[in-house]
Amino acid sequence: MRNLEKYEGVIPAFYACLDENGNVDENGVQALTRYFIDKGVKGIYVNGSSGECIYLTVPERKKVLENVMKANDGSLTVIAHVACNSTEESKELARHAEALGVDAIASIPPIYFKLPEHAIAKYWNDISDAAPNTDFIIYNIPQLAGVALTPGLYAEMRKNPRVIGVKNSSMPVQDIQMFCADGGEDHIVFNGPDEQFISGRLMGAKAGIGGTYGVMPELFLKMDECLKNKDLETARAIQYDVNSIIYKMCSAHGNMYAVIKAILKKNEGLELGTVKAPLAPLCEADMVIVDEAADMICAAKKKYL
Ligand SMILES: CC(=O)N[C@H](C=O)[C@@H](O)[C@H](O)[C@H](O)CO
Ligand SMILES: CC(=O)C(=O)O
Repeated sequence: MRNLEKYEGVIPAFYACLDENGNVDENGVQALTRYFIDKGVKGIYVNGSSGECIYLTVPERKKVLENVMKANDGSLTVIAHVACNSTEESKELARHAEALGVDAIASIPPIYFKLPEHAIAKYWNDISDAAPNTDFIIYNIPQLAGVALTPGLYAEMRKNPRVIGVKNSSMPVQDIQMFCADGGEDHIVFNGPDEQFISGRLMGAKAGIGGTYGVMPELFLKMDECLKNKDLETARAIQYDVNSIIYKMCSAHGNMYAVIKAILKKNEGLELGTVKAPLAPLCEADMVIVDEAADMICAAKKKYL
């Protein structure tokens, strides 16, 4: 039986840290890594959706991971998302991630063409073969990727002993039950949608990986603690407040990650720049939303911590 304890708990998605010219900023990456160490989260998920992976070049993604690994003192479990649409580039990132000593790599399916399952399995296994000593996590996000992980494809993938589980970002929490049942004790399921963190956990996800954890890690850690103590009422109250914060952050003209980075600057003094084109940066009017969301986060922390 595998020991998957290092993956259990709260795993924020890491953000693309940029300088004023929109290039990956080594200092920003290292500062954000130290911030997560200080907050006491279990690990980080680097270069995923929230890391704007789809809009970063291969060298930029390498630079992010290299600086994460430089700043990590070993206390954070590191999962590197390595998928690009091309198998070759994904393999290059997988090799690079293994050489840097990450705990696991993860991958979405190939996007745009709706490929048959045998082609998706081949893509994932080719990537995994490029990091033969590293755990592999399947990233299921059908609403964005255009294809869903089916029980049949998951069964096929579990023939690869490096596959340790699924990061499930589909909206039905029921899917989490299905992947937990299919994978059994030797595999792990990560909750994807932050808006249903507690529901996913109750359905069997032993961990969560999320795009909004980073702007309010304390609130997710507190929900995690409430779940452990079976204090479901408080867990639900926090979840409701967290969801109001997420809706607020999604209401700007600019992209949610631009809002998040502006909040991290205001609340935590982190300089992470804006977002990569074609994601929209903030406009002047968005600053009201940034201020409101930042205040909501402070208020919720005061209420529950
Ligand atoms: C679709 C998407 O990006 N999902 C992320 C990962 O599962 C979530 O963490 C969201 O960022 C979060 O739930 C906010 O909507
Ligand atoms: C969890 C998430 O949002 C990501 O893939 O970065």
